[in-house]
Amino acid sequence: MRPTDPKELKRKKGQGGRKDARADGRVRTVVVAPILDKKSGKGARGQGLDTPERSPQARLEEAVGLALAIDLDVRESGAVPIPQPKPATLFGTGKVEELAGVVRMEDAELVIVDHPLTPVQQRNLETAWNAKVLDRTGLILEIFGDARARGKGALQVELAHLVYQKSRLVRSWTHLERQRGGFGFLGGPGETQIETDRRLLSERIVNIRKELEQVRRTRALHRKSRRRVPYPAVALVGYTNAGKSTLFNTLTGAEVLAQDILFATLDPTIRRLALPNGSKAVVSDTVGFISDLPTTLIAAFRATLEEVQQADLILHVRDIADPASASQRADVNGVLADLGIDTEAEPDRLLEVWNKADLLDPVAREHAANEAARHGAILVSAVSGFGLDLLLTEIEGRLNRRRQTLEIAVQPQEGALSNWIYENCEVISRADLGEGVTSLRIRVAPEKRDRLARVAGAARLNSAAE
Ligand SMILES: Nc1nc2c(ncn2[C@@H]2O[C@H](COP(=O)(O)OP(=O)(O)OP(=O)(O)O)[C@@H](O)[C@H]2O)c(=O)[nH]1
Repeated sequence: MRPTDPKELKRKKGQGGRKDARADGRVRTVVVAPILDKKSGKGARGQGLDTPERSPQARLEEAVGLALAIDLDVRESGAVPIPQPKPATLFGTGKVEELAGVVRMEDAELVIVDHPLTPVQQRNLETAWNAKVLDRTGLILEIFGDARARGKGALQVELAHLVYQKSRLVRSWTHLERQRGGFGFLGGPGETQIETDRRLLSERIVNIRKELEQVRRTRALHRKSRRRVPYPAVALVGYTNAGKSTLFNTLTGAEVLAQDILFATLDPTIRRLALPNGSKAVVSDTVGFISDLPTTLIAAFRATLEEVQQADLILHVRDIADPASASQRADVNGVLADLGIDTEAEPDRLLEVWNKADLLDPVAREHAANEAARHGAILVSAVSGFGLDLLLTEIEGRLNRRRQTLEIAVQPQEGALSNWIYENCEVISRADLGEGVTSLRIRVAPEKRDRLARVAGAARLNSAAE
């Protein structure tokens, strides 16, 4: 799906249609990746992430890939060097005019500038190009908006979107708003509406913040109760478009946490996962990561990402068929580091899942399988099902590696002990030994084992085979 060569892409997109034809209803778009001269002191890097430098070409490809991911019709794309950023328009006057020509020629409705723009710059460029302009943050919000429609972090996305929109309500709206409705960049108020809209936005922002606080509290409560039902937690993370949701759905089927209706409704991205040898886990899907994720957006997604911080096992889903897979990996690890998760220090807690194996040719797939084995990763295809058995076995193995299987005989008068065990350990099986005595085979985490030894007496705990 992602282009490897924007020129190639441009050719493909350009084929077979007149410029003014918009039969498929997709938005004609030009993508510009400004390359700032680092000596100017304002590099093109975003805030918040310590990621390795990408080449201008790679940056452009990524921006085009993101535009395609939200189904824009990318007509033209290019990297544009900027020796000296201009406060009013970012680009110099000559460049602004040159790009206006490109926009006109392609009859583009939207220009994506893969760089942060001030509201003033955005407005001036919109006037100069007579097209809608979306900057890096705006583009990321559209991607998240897309994820939002699929139930990921809905409130957080809306909040981030509104805050961004509010800061940009000064612009002169082009004819496009009047033609199209909707939540995204092509939806918005008319000029006379600005004051009303600003007030409505502020109200909605306040309300969402309240709702989010409530969701957060509920999540925290549910995490607590989930910990009492002692299923280990698995979190899926990965670059946007890596295939997290597809894998999530394939792995879990439609198995929603039924006994947890409220939570399941509030957050459809947490489900139960049945593992091959009978153990169970809960698995959560998260919003995709993107390079140069502005720190404000990271903050907006904290509630979702808390699931990741609490997880016993983090599955890092990678699109192994994407040429940018390695730099995406570095970006994701950067976000994990921002969340305080040290991937080097806790190798057991992180498992890389190399997805989209079906897109590789047989030779590349064999090579990837060898590399995966060498790096302790699992090669899969969420679509074809390739490698999923192995993945589930590995998940179970990793989760159980830390946990010990024990047997304990519980006397009839030990109701409190029995309750504690059911609340804190996974009971694999039970056998009636007669006279009210029950033998429990349990799986217990190291931190719970010490407590159990104290409560029950260490001598009564017998190690058991899996
Ligand atoms: N060929 C192939 N396509 C896949 C595979 N897994 C996912 N996809 C496709 O990749 C695209 C992105 O998949 P998603 O599951 O939405 O990706 P995601 O990581 O959840 O994306 P975000 O929500 O943006 O973070 C979809 O078009 C999927 O159909 C796979 O194993 N093989």
